[in-house]
Amino acid sequence: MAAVAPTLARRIARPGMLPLCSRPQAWGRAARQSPGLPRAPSLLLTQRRAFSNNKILVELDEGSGIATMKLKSPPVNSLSLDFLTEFCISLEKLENNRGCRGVIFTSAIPKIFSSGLDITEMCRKSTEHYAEFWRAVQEMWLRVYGSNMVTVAAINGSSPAGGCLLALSCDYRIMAENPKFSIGLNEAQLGIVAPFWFKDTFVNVVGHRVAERSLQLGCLHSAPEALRIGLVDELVPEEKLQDKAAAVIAQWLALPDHARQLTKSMMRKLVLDRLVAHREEDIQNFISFITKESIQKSLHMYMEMLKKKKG
Ligand SMILES: CC/C=C\C/C=C\CCCC/C=C/C(=O)SCCNC(=O)CCNC(=O)[C@H](O)C(C)(C)COP(=O)(O)OP(=O)(O)OC[C@H]1O[C@@H](n2cnc3c(N)ncnc32)[C@H](O)[C@@H]1OP(=O)(O)O
Repeated sequence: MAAVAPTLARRIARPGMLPLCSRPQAWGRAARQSPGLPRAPSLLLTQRRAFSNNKILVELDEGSGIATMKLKSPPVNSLSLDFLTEFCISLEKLENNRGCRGVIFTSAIPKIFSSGLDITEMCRKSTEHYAEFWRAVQEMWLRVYGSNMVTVAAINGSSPAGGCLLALSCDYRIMAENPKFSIGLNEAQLGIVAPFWFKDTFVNVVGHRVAERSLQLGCLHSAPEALRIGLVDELVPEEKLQDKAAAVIAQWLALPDHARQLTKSMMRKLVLDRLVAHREEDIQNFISFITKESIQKSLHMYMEMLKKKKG
């Protein structure tokens, strides 16, 4: 982890300090640059700027204003505390860059978009650690779901639980049309429960009935099924995924920013405000839940099952 990251991890975690997400985001923030005419990003002769940390590669095409955040944390892009901290730092840099108007989230790891929350962060750790970890999970969601930028998930691999949440938090989801790739909020299969803001985000995408059934059964949906239930917006061949994502963002950016941003804020505000108002309570709920012996046993058995499947 880069030297700066532990400090930022503490900054996200320390209850006395302003969390990163206390800055106004999709609600109450000035509009970004005027969009001008829609332009195909690939036709532009523009400069690309790249920066990276240990776990995320970021490339910004300054002509189109579209950035790509590539998740690169082998073996499976699990969302550890370090990963989440670096993710939020990278996203904040883009949010603060007025030239950046859209972000594509994708993976640099073949066949895996993200394996979700890092289960080891939830096993036999201290209360302080659980609080820090859960605050970082909240921060990721608040930042992505509340972003003023156009966000597209280019899902080039499997994406269970927290990985699915990241995709669900975007404005649009495009998945590689490989039936072996799956996506869903499978928490129930681990013997744990998706918190209310995971559930709300899911309901807002697929509707109540589909979400209820899928959550109760802890379903992981194959790519074609994910399209059928509206969990993803379209499937494309894997080699076309990045171009398609850039084309979709360009289309969304053709609209006046203020109108799109205010509409996004109107659609998402209730759900965002609910977590912002109950953030500390949500952390305490997480701690009470995760420290139960029965839950620790379930997680342990699940990790053992993953290992057995391998060997
Ligand atoms: C009332 C309620 C109140 C409050 C709420 C309270 C609490 C709970 C909320 C918690 C919400 C949780 C959200 C989550 O995201 S939980 C994580 C769910 N993720 C999964 O189920 C995915 C598990 N992994 C897989 O299915 C496969 O690994 C995957 C991603 C399909 C890749 O398969 P493959 O390529 O074959 O790779 P391996 O399985 O061999 O894995 C390689 C290596 O990685 C380890 N690993 C995989 N996933 C995770 C993970 N999520 N966290 C940590 N480690 C992971 C795996 O064990 C292997 O390790 P090894 O050491 O054996 O190499």
